[in-house]
Amino acid sequence: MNAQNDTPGQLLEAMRQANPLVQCITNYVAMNIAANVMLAAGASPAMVSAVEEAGEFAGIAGALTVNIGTLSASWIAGMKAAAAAANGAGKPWVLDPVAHYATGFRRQVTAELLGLKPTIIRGNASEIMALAGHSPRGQGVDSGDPTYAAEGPAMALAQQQGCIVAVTGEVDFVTDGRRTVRILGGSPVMPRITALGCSLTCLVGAFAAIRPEAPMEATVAALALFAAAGEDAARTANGPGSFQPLFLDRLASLTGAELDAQMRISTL
Ligand SMILES: Nc1ncnc2c1ncn2[C@@H]1O[C@H](COP(=O)(O)OP(=O)(O)O)[C@@H](O)[C@H]1O
Ligand SMILES: Cc1ncsc1CCOP(=O)(O)O
Ligand SMILES: [Mg+2]
Repeated sequence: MNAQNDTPGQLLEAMRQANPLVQCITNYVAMNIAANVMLAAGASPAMVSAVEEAGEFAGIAGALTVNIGTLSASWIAGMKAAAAAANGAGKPWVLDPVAHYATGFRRQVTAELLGLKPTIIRGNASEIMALAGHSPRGQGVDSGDPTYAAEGPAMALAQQQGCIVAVTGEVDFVTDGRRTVRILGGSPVMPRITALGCSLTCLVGAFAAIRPEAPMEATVAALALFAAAGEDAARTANGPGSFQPLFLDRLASLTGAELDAQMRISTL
């Protein structure tokens, strides 16, 4: 099968079939919801971050995701060991640079992680703009910029890093520096639930694990699944609280055919 020709729905079915093991080094806020998102969608998450085992585990897992949300000194060595081991084993790895522009500590660690050449970077618009050298209007972990403002910076960052860049928000945008895709869907309630972006980063890892040769298509499939499940869950949710279980249920119940029929993706 040619991964470039697979639809997001076909990739969803293939991901569920493979049930890929994904090493998720994510923050304390995200760990529980991210693991539940992964299990609901059909992947197998493992939150393994200690330096004593992170590199070894990256050799076992199909993909690695690294998120700097609740960064402290003890996390950094594990992140670097895992990223280096993933590179050495030819496994894709995804960077989520949460609030990287907020402090000098985060900026420094993010620069070091970028040096380890992530396969995919996924962030909100403010995070991607700041990574590309633009001034963000976000605060802390929350974006204050629209996706369209981050499209040019995302393309420049993808070219500079030689990787896939995904910007999420009201509209999602994915680029390899040359090709670009926009994904519509989701719900305005999604940024009002903590760590959904972090969870999406882990899910990008699940799709990348089954299509390491096609990380752009893998990223689009993960974002399309979130967009469709989020849109559906929001239809009956009464707010952020009731949205969460409905969203997990829809991540689990959406079929590949339903995803392909519902998704709104435009290739520019
Ligand atoms: N206003 C919005 N309308 C629809 N979907 C949204 C909106 N804001 C965020 N999302 C969705 O929420 C998910 C998390 O993205 P985002 O909030 O940008 O990440 P982060 O939590 O890292 O800031 C993505 O699937 C994104 O498409
Ligand atoms: C609230 C918070 N604080 C540190 S990490 C984190 C979670 C951020 O999650 P997301 O980037 O998905 O909004
Ligand atoms: Mg985030």
